[in-house]
Amino acid sequence: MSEYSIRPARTADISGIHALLEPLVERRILLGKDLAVLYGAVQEFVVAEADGELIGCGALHVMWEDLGEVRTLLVREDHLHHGIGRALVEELERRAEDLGLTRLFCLTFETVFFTRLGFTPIGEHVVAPDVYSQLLRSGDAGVEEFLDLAHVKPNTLGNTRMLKHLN
Ligand SMILES: CC(=O)SCCNC(=O)CCNC(=O)[C@H](O)C(C)(C)COP(=O)(O)OP(=O)(O)OC[C@H]1O[C@@H](n2cnc3c(N)ncnc32)[C@H](O)[C@@H]1OP(=O)(O)O
Repeated sequence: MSEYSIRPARTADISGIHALLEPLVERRILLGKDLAVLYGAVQEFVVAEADGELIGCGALHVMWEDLGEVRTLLVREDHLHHGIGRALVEELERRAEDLGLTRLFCLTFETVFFTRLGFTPIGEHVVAPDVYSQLLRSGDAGVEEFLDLAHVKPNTLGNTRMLKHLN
């Protein structure tokens, strides 16, 4: 496999991220994101690049003072199982630690992958009731999935809620 690098996303990467995301959205593995939402979240993203092509991406979304979410993580099919997913998550963890976060959430079908990275399955309540009620106002689809609201449950069927405590 050719060398790859992990770097912060730039606006010119967004249409490529959108294209990588599309087949996974169709298979209901990842949540669909409009281009306008992706451009607005560009600073959340890191990308993996090889030979000038995008081969993966992942994002860190801050939810609360101590809590963030790994989201929109994917590696292009022809580059799977070469450690790129791990490298993307490790970079997002570094960002999380720099921001002062101590807990990282994810909602995923890829439980083996996330378990190897130190995430463990969790129950429903990982924030205090007052934080829960304030998060209800976020208007963010991913946060609504985190809160397990009834209207997003069809999107999250079969996914596992996982959490990692950062050092
Ligand atoms: C929070 C979210 O965004 S959830 C959505 C997660 N993304 C998806 O489901 C999209 C589809 N899946 C993917 O794009 C990829 O499978 C990813 C991103 C989950 C993993 O990417 P990869 O680059 O293949 O992972 P990577 O090669 O870094 O694997 C890391 C480790 O997990 C292991 N692993 C990866 N996938 C699997 C698997 N399906 N079964 C068992 N072990 C696995 C690897 O052997 C490796 O172990 P090691 O580091 O101890 O050697």
